[in-house]
Amino acid sequence: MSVDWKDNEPVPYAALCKTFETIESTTKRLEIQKHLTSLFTRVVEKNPEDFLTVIYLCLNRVCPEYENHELGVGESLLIKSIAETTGRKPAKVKEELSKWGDLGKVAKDSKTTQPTLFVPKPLTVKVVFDKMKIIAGISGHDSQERKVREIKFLLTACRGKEAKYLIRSLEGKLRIGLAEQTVLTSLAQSIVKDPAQKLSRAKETEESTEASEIVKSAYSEVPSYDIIVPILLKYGVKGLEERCKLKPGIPVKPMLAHPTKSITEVLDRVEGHKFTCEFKYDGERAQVHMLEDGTLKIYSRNLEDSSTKFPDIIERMSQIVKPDTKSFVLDCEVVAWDPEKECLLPFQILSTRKRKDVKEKDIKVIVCLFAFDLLYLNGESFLKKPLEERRQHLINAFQEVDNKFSFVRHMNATNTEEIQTFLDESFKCNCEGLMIKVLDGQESTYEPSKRSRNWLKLKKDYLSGVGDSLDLVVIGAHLGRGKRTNVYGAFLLACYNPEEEKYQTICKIGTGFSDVSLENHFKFLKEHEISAPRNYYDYDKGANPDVWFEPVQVWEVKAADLSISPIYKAAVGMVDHNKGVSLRFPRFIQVREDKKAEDATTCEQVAEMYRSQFNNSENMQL
Ligand SMILES: Nc1ncnc2c1ncn2[C@@H]1O[C@H](COP(=O)(O)OP(=O)(O)OP(=O)(O)O)[C@@H](O)[C@H]1O
Ligand SMILES: [Mg+2]
Ligand SMILES: [Mg+2]
Repeated sequence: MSVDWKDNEPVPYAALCKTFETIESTTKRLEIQKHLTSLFTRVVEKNPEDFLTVIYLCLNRVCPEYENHELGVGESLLIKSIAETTGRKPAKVKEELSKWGDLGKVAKDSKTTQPTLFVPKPLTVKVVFDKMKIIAGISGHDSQERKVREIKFLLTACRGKEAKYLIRSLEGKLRIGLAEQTVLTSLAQSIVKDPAQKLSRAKETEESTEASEIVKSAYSEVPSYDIIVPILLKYGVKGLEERCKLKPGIPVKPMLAHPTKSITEVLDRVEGHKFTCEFKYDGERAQVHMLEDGTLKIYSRNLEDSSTKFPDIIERMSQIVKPDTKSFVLDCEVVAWDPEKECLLPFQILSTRKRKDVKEKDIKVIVCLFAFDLLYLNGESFLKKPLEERRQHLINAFQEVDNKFSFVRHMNATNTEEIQTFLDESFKCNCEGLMIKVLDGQESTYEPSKRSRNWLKLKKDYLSGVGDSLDLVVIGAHLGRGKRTNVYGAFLLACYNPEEEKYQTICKIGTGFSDVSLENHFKFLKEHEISAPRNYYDYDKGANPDVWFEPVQVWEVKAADLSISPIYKAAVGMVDHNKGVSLRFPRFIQVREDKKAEDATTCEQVAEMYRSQFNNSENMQL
C-alpha cells in the first residue's frame, strides 16, 4: 500500500517514507526499481515541483555532490535531540542504540512516550528537505544548539516510521539498499512512462532502456540533478541529450584505470588496438577548468573544489594557455617537484601540503602539473572523440613551461621489450609505473566515472604480490598492549559492497605504523568511536574488535596475498559460498584523504584480485 495525495498538493514525507520502507523490505533489484519508479511517476504527475526534492531525499544529499555540503550530524547531537523530544534520558537512548545498532529504529520506537500539547502538521518532503539544508549549513557560534532545535522541530512532527528515516538521513546515510544507478533508472522511467499504455510492453521496455542510458550518460557528464531534472521535465529525454553536455565549471567524474600485473597481460588486453604508454605520475588527480569568462577551477578525484589548495597552479595557467584557447577541461596529475634538481618527488611530500586556503607566499611544496587528457575545448565536448585526437588538441592548445607544466611523457610502444624499457625509465624518474591506454576507435573515448579496461595501470608493486594496493575503511580497533598501551594496537578494516551498502570486514592490521602515526590514528579515531557496530557492518564474532568506529577514514594497504577466510566477510558469496576473503600480511601505507568510505575498494574488486592470483602465474622480470 502506498500513501497517496491530491494533485498539485505538496508531496507528503509519509509517501516517501512508505516507499523507503518497501524498498528496505526487499533485496530484489527489480522490485526496488518498480517501487521507486511508481513513486517518481506519481510525483511527476501530481506535483513535478517536488520532483527534485524527492530525488535528493532518496539520495540523501542536499546539493550536487561536487558542492560538498554533507549532512552527517554526529551521533551525540542526534541522541540529544531524540532524548529531548521524547523525554527520555540520553543514557537510555544510548543503551537502546547499542542494542539495535540503528539510531533510526531507536528514534521511531521512542516516539510515542511524549504527550504533545498540539499536533503539528504532517511533514512534507519540501519542509524536511529545506530543514536539512538549513542544518547542513549551520556552523559557528552555538551551532550545536541550533542544530538540535531544528532536528527537534522535525522529530516532533514525525509520524509512524518517519522518525526512522529522518534520523538515518541526518546521520548521513539511508541504508535502505537504494543505489544511485537505481535512482537514475527510475528517473528516466518516470519521464518516459506512458500513462495511457498505448505502447506495447516490448516497445515500452525498449524505450525505457534507451532513456535510462541517456539519463545515466548525461549524469556522468553533468553530475547535477539541479540541471538535469528541470531539463527532463521540460524537454523530455531527447531534449536532455541535446541540452545536457559537459561544460567547464561542473566537474566530470574521472575515468579510472584497471590494474594489471604484467606486460603480457597488458598486451593481451590491448590486442588488436593501437595503444599508447604514459608515465604514471605519483601525485594527485586534478581536473583543471577554465570557463568562458576566464574563471579557473581545480577539482580533485572526488570532485571536491580544490582551487584554494593550488593558488600557484591557478596563477601559472596564463602562461600555459595559448591565446586561442578560451575555455577547457583538462585532466592532469599534480606532482611534488624539486625545481633545483628538476625531478619528481614522491606523493608523501605532496601530502604534506595544506588542504585549503593556501597562500602563495607560504607554499613550501612546489608542484608541477602533468596533463594527460583534454575533455573540452572552446565550447566543444571531446568525451566521445578518440584519445589520439584529444591528445593532438591537448598539445595544440597548451604549451609546456619549465618546472610548471608538462604533457605526460608517452611512447606508442608495440612490443614487450619497448614497454619494459619505458617502464624501467618511468621508475628511474620516480614514477609509479605506466598507464597503458587504447589510442584510437570507439574504445578510446573518455569514459567518465568508469574503471575502464581501456586504461590499464602497471605499477611496480603489481609485479610481485597481490597486484594493486587496497583502499579500506577502518571500522574497529583493538586496544594496545605493552608498548602500545595508550593507543590502539591493531585495527579492523573493511571493503565496501555498494550493492548492499555494507562494509565487509577483510583483515586485522597492526603492521606498518610508526609510533607517531599510531598516536595520530588514536587522536582522530577516538572521536569517531561508536557504542555498537552499525547494522551495515558485515562481520563475524570471531573477529570482534574492542571498539567500533563510524566509517570515516580510508587507508591504503598492501598485502602479500588474499586467502579464503572463515571469519572475514569481504566478497562473501562471490568466491566461496559462505566464506569471505581476507588479506595476508597486510601493511599500512597511508591515509587516503582523497577517498570517502564509499570510494573504498569494492567487494567485486577484492574478488577479482583474489581470482587473478591464480591466472597470473608468469612473472615479469625487471
Ligand atoms: N598518465 C596518467 N594518466 C592517467 N592517470 C594518471 C596518469 N599518471 C598518473 N595518474 C593518476 O593515477 C591514478 C590511477 O591510479 P592509482 O592506482 O593511483 O589510483 P588510485 O588513486 O589509488 O585510485 P584507484 O585505486 O581507485 O584507481 C589516476 O587517478 C591519476 O590520478
Ligand atoms: Mg595515485
Ligand atoms: Mg590505488
